[in-house]
Amino acid sequence: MAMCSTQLNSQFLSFFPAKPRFFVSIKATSASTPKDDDIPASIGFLGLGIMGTPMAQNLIKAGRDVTVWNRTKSKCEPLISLGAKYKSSPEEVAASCDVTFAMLADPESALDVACGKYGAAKGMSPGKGYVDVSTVDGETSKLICEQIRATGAHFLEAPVSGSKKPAEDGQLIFLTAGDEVLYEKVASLLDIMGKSRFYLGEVGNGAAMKLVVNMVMGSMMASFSEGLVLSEKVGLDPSVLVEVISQGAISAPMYALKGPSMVKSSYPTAFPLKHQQKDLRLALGLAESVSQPIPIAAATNELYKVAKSHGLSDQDFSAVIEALKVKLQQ
Ligand SMILES: NC(=O)C1=CN([C@@H]2O[C@H](COP(=O)(O)OP(=O)(O)OC[C@H]3O[C@@H](n4cnc5c(N)ncnc54)[C@H](OP(=O)(O)O)[C@@H]3O)[C@@H](O)[C@H]2O)C=CC1
Ligand SMILES: O=CC(=O)O
Repeated sequence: MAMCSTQLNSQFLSFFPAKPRFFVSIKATSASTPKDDDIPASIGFLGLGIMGTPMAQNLIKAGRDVTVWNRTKSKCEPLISLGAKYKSSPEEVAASCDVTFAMLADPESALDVACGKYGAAKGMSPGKGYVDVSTVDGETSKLICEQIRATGAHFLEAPVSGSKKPAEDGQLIFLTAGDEVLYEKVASLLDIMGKSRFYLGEVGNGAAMKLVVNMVMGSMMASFSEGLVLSEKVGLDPSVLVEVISQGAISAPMYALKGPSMVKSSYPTAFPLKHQQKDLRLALGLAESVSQPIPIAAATNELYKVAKSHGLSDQDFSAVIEALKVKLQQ
């Protein structure tokens, strides 16, 4: 039903009209877009890596008042050139902004930037909001939420589906959960950075949705990689396999996008392999928490670990194919 409604391109979809538990909004909604007065005037952005940089850039280009911080300060320079302000700690950013976004590498860095010594929580107070768009596990998200809410501020987890190019194009998919009042308040900002946003209820649900999606993505990429190396080993042209797959029922934008460069053993980084392995590891933890077997994801995780051990952590996650080539040579 949800998909049908989305395909009908409703402006605002509520699956449980009487008592909404989760809903999806497509860009440029009217029903959930706050009045101008409610839109945060000043926005903080912590974490300017592959994703954070274009996301913050889009906010600046849309005319928003943005203050940035990044552990490696040099990555702030291009944004400062575009008009961003700079503060020297997450605490100072949070103290000077109405709403602060964070796009960090993993649970450890997300926790440290939010709750560490000069962390964002120290700068939070009633009326402010913290939106964590990093991919972390639900437990980490709940810990951050507790610390933020303890200051009287609101918290929203909002991991994103979509990679470097969707981030540049403002086409991300936000998987949000937490304080609905904050979700409403930042809706227009999410719409600058993304093409759709899901509100999924309690903190942990956004993280869980993101981990499930990336578990599927990691396995799809591993399976595709096996297909490419096997086709070549039996004398087929892997480029033709990419074309055959693109025309059939298992076609996927990801295969069409990554396939041609994988055939050339080229892996320009959009989604670092180390982050895909982190997401598989976290998905395994999620499955463990409810005693759900996910054997394909478990095997896939091992393959990404092999790829990491071969120095491919910072390559694109499609470089996982190299782990299969290494095995074949042994
Ligand atoms: N790339 C992608 O396609 C997508 C990524 N994601 C998720 O988004 C998040 C960010 O990804 P991405 O931008 O690609 O990652 P990057 O590795 O490019 O950037 C990571 C960011 O985290 C910061 N960071 C890392 N460790 C610490 C620390 N200990 N303390 C403070 N800051 C730290 C880095 O700072 P510094 O510059 O100093 O290293 C950098 O700003 C990850 O959770 C990832 O899984 C989600 C969707 C797509
Ligand atoms: O997390 C990665 C993505 O492409 O989404």
